[in-house]
Amino acid sequence: MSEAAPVTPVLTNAAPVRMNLARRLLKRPVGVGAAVFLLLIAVLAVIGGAIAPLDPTYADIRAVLAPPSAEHLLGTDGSGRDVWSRLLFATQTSVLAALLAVAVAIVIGVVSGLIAGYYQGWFNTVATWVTELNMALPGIVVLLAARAVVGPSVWTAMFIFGILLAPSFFRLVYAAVTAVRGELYVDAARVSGLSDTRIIGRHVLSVVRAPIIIQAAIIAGIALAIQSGLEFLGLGDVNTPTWGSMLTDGFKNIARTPFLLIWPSLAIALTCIALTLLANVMRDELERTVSVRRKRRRAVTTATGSVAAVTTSVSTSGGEPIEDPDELPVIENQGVIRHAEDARSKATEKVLEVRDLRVGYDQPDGSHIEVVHGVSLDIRKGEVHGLIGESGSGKTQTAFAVLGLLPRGGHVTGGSILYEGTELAAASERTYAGIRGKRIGYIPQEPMSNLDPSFTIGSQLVEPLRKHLGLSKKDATERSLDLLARVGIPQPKRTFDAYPFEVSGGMAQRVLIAGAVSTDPDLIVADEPTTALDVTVQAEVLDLLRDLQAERNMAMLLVTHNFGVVADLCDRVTVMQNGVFVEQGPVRSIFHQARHPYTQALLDAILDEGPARAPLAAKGARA
Ligand SMILES: Nc1ncnc2c1ncn2[C@@H]1O[C@H](COP(=O)(O)OP(=O)(O)OP(=O)(O)O)[C@@H](O)[C@H]1O
Ligand code: NI
Repeated sequence: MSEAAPVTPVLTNAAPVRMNLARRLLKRPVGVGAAVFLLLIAVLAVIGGAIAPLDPTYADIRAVLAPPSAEHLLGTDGSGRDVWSRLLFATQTSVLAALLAVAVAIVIGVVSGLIAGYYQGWFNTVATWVTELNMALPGIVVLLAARAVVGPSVWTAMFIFGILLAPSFFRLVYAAVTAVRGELYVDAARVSGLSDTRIIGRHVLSVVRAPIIIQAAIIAGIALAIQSGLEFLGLGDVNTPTWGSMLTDGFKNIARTPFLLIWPSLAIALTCIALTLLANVMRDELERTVSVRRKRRRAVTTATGSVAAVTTSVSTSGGEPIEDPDELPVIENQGVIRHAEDARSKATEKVLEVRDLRVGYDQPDGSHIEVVHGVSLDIRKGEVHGLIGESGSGKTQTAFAVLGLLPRGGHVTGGSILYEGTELAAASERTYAGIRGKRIGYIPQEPMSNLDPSFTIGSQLVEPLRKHLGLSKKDATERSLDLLARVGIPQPKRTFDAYPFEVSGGMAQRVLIAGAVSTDPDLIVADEPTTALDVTVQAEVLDLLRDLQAERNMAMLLVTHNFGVVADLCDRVTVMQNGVFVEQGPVRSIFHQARHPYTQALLDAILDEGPARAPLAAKGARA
C-alpha cells in the first residue's frame, strides 16, 4: 500500500465534519430562531426582577382588570396587580424552577449513569433497580403527595420532578458509557496510563455531552409544562408569580379580559416549542456528523485494504484459526519442553518473570473457566520473546494478564508476574497506573480501533507524555513530532494534526508504535502487531519494530501466529497450545530441534517446500 499518498483524498473533506455543533446550528434558521428566543427568555429571567416597574404582589384595588395604559403596560389582573411586572417575575421563577428540575435530573442521572456504566458491579445493580422503581412511580401522584407533606412550593415540586426525570439521563449515559467502554481505544487509554476520571472525562463525556444537552432541552420543556399544569390546576403557591399561576388568574377572568390569558400562554407555549425545536435541530446535526464520520472511516479502511486483513478484535476471543485445529496434534499437558539457554542470555538481568500464571473467567452462571493453565516465562533486558500458537490458545490472555488488561470477568487466578521487582499479578489499578503505558508499552493488533476517533493523533501522543514524564505541552509536542518522524511518517506535522480516520492502517500502527516507545519503556508487549495490516506494510512495520527495539534495547513480548516473524525478530520463543506452554527456548535451538509435535507441525507449515504438516504421528492418536 502506498504509505505516502493515502491521506490526501480524505483530508480535503475532513474539516466540516469537525466543525462544532454550535456553529452548525447557526446555519439552520429554525435553530437560530429558537436559540435567539430562548436567549431572550434567559435574559428576561436574569434581569426581570430588576426591570419590573412594580412589585409583583402590589395590588391596586382601584384598578382591577385595568386595560393596558402607560402606568400598567399590559394592564392589571383580577387583583389589580401589574401584569407586566408579574410576567417578568414569573419568567424568573418559572425558568429557574424548570432549570432546577433539569439540574437535579442531570446531576443524579449522569453521575449514576457514568458510575454504573463504567464500573458496572453492585452499583450498577442498585442503580438500575432504583431507576426502574423510579420509573414505575406515577409522577403526578408523587408530586401531589409531596405537596400535601411540604406544602405548595414550585421549588420543591420541581426538585422532586427532577428526581423523577433522572432515569432518562441515567439510561442515556449508561447506554453510551457501556458502548464506549467496550471500544478498544478506551483500553488503549488505560494502557497509556490515564486514570479512570481522566478517561471518563475525555472519552466518555465527550461522547455523551451532546445527547445530554439535547435531552436537557427536552426535559426543560417538559418541566415547564408540568410546572404550569400543576399551578393551573391550583396546586401551586398562589403568592409566587409564575407563568402557571398567571394562567390561572387569566382563566378566572377569561370572560372579562381574555388578554390576561394570552401572555402566560404565549410564554409557556413559545418557550416549550423553542426548546423542542432546538433539541430537534441539534439532534439532526449530530446524527449527520456521526453518519458522515462513519462513512468516511469506512472509506479509509477500505482504501487501505486493511478491512480484509482485520481478524478478531483483541478484546474478543476466537476468530479465524490459522490452521484447522483438527489437523493439528493435540497433546495432553506433559509439561513444557525447555531448551537449554545460551550463556549470554543467562547473564542478562530479567525484566519480566512470569511464574505459573493462571487466568480464568467468571461465567454468567457463576462457574469459572480457566483459559491459561499455569505458564512461566522470563524476558531479559533487550530480549525479544515470541509467543506463538494457534488461535484461542491463550496468547492474548497471557499478554493481557501482564498488562493488567483482562476484559471484564477475567482474573489472574494464580501465579506471579514480576516486572522489574514489582508484583503485578492481582496488582491494583494504582500500581498499574505507574507502570502500564510508562514502563511497559503496548502495541495492539488493530491500530484503527485503538485510536480515539474524536481526538487528533497529536493529542493522543502528547497526553501520555505529559502525564507520565511531566513534560510541558511544548516539549511533549516536540518529542511526539520527533517520534513520528522516527517511525517513518513522511509528514509528521500533518499526521500530528490529523484525526485517526484520516490516516491509513499502516500509518496508524506506526503512530501507536511511536506512542508505545515514547516513554522509553523497558518492555513492549505487542499483540500480533501486523495482523491487521496490508501484507506489503507488514514487513515495513516489522522492520521498524526491530530497529526500534535494537536502538532502545527494549525487551519485547511479541504475540504472533507466524513463525516467520519469530525467526525474523525473536531471540527466544514460547509455543503455546490450549492454555499451556508446550515448548520454550532460544529461537535457533527450537528451529533446529523442535521436539514437541505441535511445534514441529507449526514449523513444517512455514517451510515452502515439502508437504505442510505432512506425516503426523500424533494425528491418529487423537481420534
Ligand atoms: N471474555 C472471555 N470469557 C471467557 N473466555 C474467554 C474470554 N476471552 C477469551 N477467552 C478464552 O480464552 C482462550 C484464549 O483466548 P486468547 O484470546 O488468549 O487466544 P489467542 O491465542 O490470543 O488467539 P488469537 O490468535 O485468535 O488471538 C480462548 O479459548 C477463549 O475462548
Ligand atoms: Ni490473540
